[in-house]
Amino acid sequence: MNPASLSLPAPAKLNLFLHVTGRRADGYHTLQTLFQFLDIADTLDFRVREDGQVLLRADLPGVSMNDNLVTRAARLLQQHTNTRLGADITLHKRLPMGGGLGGGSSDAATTLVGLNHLWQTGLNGAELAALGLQLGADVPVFVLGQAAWAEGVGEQLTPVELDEPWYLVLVPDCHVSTAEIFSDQRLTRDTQAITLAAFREQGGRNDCLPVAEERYPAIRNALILLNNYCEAKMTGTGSCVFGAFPNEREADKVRARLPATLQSFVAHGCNRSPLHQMLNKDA
Ligand SMILES: C[C@@](CO)(OP(=O)(O)O)[C@H](O)COP(=O)(O)OP(=O)(O)OC[C@H]1O[C@@H](n2ccc(N)nc2=O)[C@H](O)[C@@H]1O
Ligand SMILES: Nc1ncnc2c1ncn2[C@@H]1O[C@H](COP(=O)(O)OP(=O)(O)O)[C@@H](O)[C@H]1O
Repeated sequence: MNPASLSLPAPAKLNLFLHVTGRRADGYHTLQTLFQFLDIADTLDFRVREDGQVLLRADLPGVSMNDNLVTRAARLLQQHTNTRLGADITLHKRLPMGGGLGGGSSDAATTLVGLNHLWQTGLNGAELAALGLQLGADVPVFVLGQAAWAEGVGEQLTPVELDEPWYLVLVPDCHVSTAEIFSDQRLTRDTQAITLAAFREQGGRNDCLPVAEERYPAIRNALILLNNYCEAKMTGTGSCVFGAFPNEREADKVRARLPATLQSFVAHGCNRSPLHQMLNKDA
């Protein structure tokens, strides 16, 4: 029998590099990026309601229930499938907001995947990803649940197998809005497209970094600090800065040397999203 309730993770992502290759007529930027998941996540609890209402309990400063990507994802799935069911949803937020870790997009993806299961609405992964794209460019990769090479605005996804290092992630004390970075005049938008093979050989950079560190000294300081120990990178449009380590111990050792005032965490990189790991375990 189908369950009436579910509790599922909404993990973070990292952009291991991010090239901006152009701008479309609708203003969205074309990108090349590599997504990998982290084993740190928000948690979402879902319970089916028979009366069709979608009610969210979440404590997010500055985000109303109706604006929350969780509510918007649930209502979008409802409309698309004409289901008469609703849900009580509780969001336990752990991922920093505006940090380039994709928490909001991941919450939306977990809602689409979780409610599609609970409501038995029967959409396949491609249909859920297409719905998710209406909510944000990052949602499809969380629906897919596999580390991926991404093009287009992030929705053309090719699954990849990558090393799974441990990451030390610094969380500078600033909130970066994606739109603000993409609308900055100084952003370079003409990086030549590369292949995955070329990236594996030469690596890549984050084209949003010069703009983000110019606007936010806290990001620049975090990069300078982490560069003392490893190659420091920035995820997405910022603010979080990360470095890779061969094991948890090495990452923890560096973390212990950071100033106590700087928020940070250590997490394991994973090619399979913790959401999909959990769903497959229960299958
Ligand atoms: C840049 C990336 C890389 O992973 O990450 P974040 O740093 O936001 O996590 C994403 O593509 C972000 O995806 P997401 O956070 O879902 O962005 P959206 O809500 O779709 O877009 C917010 C705004 O950013 C701009 N935008 C976004 C994506 C894109 N490819 N080109 C853009 O120009 C648009 O102005 C858009 O209105
Ligand atoms: N469930 C949600 N979690 C986080 N942010 C959300 C959520 N719903 C809406 N938002 C809005 O989306 C913005 C971007 O959030 P987030 O995904 O955490 O950052 P980023 O795009 O940098 O990874 C937030 O500042 C907030 O205004």
